[in-house]
Amino acid sequence: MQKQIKSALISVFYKDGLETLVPTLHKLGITIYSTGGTQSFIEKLGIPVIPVENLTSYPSILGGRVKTLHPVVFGGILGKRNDEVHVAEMQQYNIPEIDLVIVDLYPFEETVASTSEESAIIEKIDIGGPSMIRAAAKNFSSLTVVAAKDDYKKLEEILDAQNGVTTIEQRKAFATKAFEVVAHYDVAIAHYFNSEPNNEFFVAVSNPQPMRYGENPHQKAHFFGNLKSLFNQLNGKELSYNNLVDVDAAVQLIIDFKDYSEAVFGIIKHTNVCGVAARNTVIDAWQTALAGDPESAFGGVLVCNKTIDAETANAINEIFFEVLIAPSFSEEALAILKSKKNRILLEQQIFELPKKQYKSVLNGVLVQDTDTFNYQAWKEVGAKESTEEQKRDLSFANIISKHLKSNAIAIVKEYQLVGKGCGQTSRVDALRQAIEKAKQFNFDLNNSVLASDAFFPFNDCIKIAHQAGIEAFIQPGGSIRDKDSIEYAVENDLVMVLTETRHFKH
Ligand SMILES: NC(=O)c1ncn([C@@H]2O[C@H](COP(=O)(O)O)[C@@H](O)[C@H]2O)c1NC=O
Repeated sequence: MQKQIKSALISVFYKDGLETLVPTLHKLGITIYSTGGTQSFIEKLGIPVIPVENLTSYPSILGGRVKTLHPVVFGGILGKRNDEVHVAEMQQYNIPEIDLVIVDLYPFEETVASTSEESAIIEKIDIGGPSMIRAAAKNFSSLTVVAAKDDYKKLEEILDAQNGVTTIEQRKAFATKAFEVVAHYDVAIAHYFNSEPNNEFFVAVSNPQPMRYGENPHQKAHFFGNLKSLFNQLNGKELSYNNLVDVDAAVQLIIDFKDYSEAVFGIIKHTNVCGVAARNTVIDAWQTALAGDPESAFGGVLVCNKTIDAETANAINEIFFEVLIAPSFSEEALAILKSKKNRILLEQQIFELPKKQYKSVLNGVLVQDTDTFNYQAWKEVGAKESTEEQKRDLSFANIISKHLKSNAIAIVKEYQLVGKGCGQTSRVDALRQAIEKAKQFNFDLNNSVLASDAFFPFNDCIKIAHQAGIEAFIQPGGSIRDKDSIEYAVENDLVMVLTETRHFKH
């Protein structure tokens, strides 16, 4: 729905930017209403402007605390243009339609930063401005709202290009921004009144759930989120902070295997994968994943992409674990697993990861796109092309390396994680750890494959791995010394795949 702008109400704290915007409005024949200071500024530009007092029949009172807060102003903003009753009432009370609202709020945050005088800060809590912004944004089907100076240019371009007309999509986009502006403004005010560190976060996100404690018993903790939409909890105690962190890692892992027709079982400890296997049956996948590192699995978080059956439930029942996540459980399996009342059983209902990931650092929050894909290239640069079996294991290992803390190395043989090194400060150490792990459980590394979450800076890793029996490698590449590792692979009849996709996890 297109709307021709015929009238505008402008009330801005900082006047700069109006010198180009207001002439554009005037050129388009738009009637301009304005509050005191803004009105003087516009008059100085030589452009006709009607004082808002002419609409309200009141002067600005109480030191400016009340100037636009009046039914004629809010009626002109909120009245529905396509509602007969609204239109009739607007006529009855002489309320003019306002088609455009431009507001720049009192600079609350700037004032807090520049003074500690409470009365000065309180005066900079804008009341009329946010009210007009909210009202205009609510009625975006009829009018346009500009709630930030950095949007003047955008408005000017639209009005110029469309001869004073705005589309519903454009008005909705301005309204979206307007609600964000007032939300941010109110969060800043709430934070000022309760200056606990990170209080902004608490007021900005709804429904904080207190947890028993954080990573350790002496740390208080909250969870902001809605688990009910992700899981159906079938058994067990309330999820702890550490449980949630590991459940997150487990779900991220299993979602990466969503294209696998085989049963995949993963075992997570402290966010790292310590066992994972793909097999034709769920019981086989479980037993093979566990065999990869039976020692670390104790107290872990387990995840599977298939229904848990009774046979698997009986096998799992033999070990101590914290959480088991699966898309479904057979009735018999559930009865077996519920034998321990604290054991957490989650029926998974989330099969796509959220698009963004958040992490707190210092006094801020980092936001990044979720690492949703596994590799963007598959370049065979070794002595020979990988066989079908190697391709299968290489891509399996590549996914696992993505779910280990950097520096990470995953060694896989026949769809089973047989050795992993993670969280190491050097890649060689991660590799040594992975080989040691494999030896600890007597895996023969001949014909195994290796994935590295980031490039090999030197050819030392490939040499050590080759000596241990590993014959195929997958890594992103991108080191200035890539050729050293590639040359070694070529000279020693090894397979090497470059993915051009790094998977750091810090
Ligand atoms: N109280 C009111 O009715 C009211 N209406 C608009 N304002 C604010 O007054 C400022 C503009 O005032 P002036 O045009 O007088 O400089 C804007 O920042 C606007 O957000 C108000 N001020 C505070 O709430």
